[in-house]
Order: sequence, then structure tokens, then C-alpha cells
Amino acid sequence: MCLLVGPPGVGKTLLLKRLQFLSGKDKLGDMEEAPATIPTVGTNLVNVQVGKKTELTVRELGGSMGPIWHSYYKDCKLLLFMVDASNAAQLSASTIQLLTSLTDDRLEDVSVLILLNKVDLPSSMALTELKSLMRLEDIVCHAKQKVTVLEISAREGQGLAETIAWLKDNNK
Ligand SMILES: Nc1nc2c(ncn2[C@@H]2O[C@H](COP(=O)(O)OP(=O)(O)OP(=O)(O)O)[C@@H](O)[C@H]2O)c(=O)[nH]1
Ligand SMILES: [Mg+2]
Repeated sequence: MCLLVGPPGVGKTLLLKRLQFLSGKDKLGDMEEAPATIPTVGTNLVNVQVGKKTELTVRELGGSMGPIWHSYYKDCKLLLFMVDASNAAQLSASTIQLLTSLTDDRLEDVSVLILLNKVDLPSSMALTELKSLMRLEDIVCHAKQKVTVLEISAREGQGLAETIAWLKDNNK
């Protein structure tokens, strides 16, 4: 089981829809337009094809459920942590949530992929700026887990292939 977490509105549901489409499960959608999403109340489950014969279940935990994300940590093998790179006001809350997740004993052995989403927006921050504001280098260096950082756009498709490749490589 892979968990997908992050504050409200960062783009988790859209990413799931994109991964589902790229898995060939949902040929009704296309990459041209972003399908509409509504805030997730509860959780969202999607099976993603990560190899010829391998499927991985990805579970989004709605951003509004932040205080109870930890109740899903037990069966978690992989963690996708999403940040909205265009939302400076949300960054400190994202960083605190990230640190809280990384220091939870139940997530000690998971591989972590930090997704900096919405890089298509002109208002999105540069990678160097985000890294210094979130102290990402310190976080990555001090975390017990293997942490990778990737810039993506769930809307435009940038980084989605790399996200699937990471899921494939780390799904052991
Ligand atoms: N420009 C842009 N907009 C995006 C991107 N990803 C998501 N969005 C938009 O951001 C809004 C929120 O996306 P959701 O996927 O519903 O966010 P969420 O993280 O699932 O939010 P919760 O379920 O409330 O936790 C939607 O209007 C999306 O279309 C992106 O990469 N670029
Ligand atoms: Mg959602």
C-alpha cells in the first residue's frame, strides 16, 4: 500500500486520476484537460499499473483529514507527500506535516517521494527557493527514510512518468 498525503488542494486527487489514466484503466479521460476534482472527504483508492504484471494500490488521504492520517500508517510501504509549489502561504504547514510524518515510528522504513506539484503555474516557486524555504536539504539529509524530491505538474503531465518509475523501483 502506498499513501498519498498533503494539505488540502495540493492536487492529490488529480494526480490519482492521471496515474489511473496512464495505467490504461480509464480510457475515457485524456491528458488534454484536467478532470474536475472535489475536496476529498475520507480517502480515495486507485490501483496503478507499475509493471507488466504488478499493480500497486495508492490511497489518497484527504488533506482535511491531516490529524488522523497516522491511523493509516500501519500498512504503508511507500509514502507520496505532495506540496503545492504555487502556494507560499501553505508552505510552513506542509513542512510541519512532512516532518511529523517523517518522524513517525510507523513510517521509519518507508521510501518517501516528495512531489512539488503545480510547477506549470507562473506563481510557482523555483526549486531552489522552495528547497531553502522548506529546508528540504536538511530534511532529506536527516531523515531515516530514503527521501526523493520531484517537481511535477499533475495538470500538464510533467514528472508523471518519473513518479510511476519511482513507484516501480521502490515497490519491494
Ligand atoms: N495548475 C495546476 N492545477 C492543479 C495541479 N494539480 C491539481 N491542480 C488543481 O488544484 C485543485 C485541487 O486539486 P485536488 O486534486 O482536488 O486536490 P487534493 O490534494 O486532492 O485536495 P483534498 O482532497 O482536499 O486534500 C484542482 O482545481 C486541480 O485541478 C497542477 O499540477 N497544476
Ligand atoms: Mg483530494
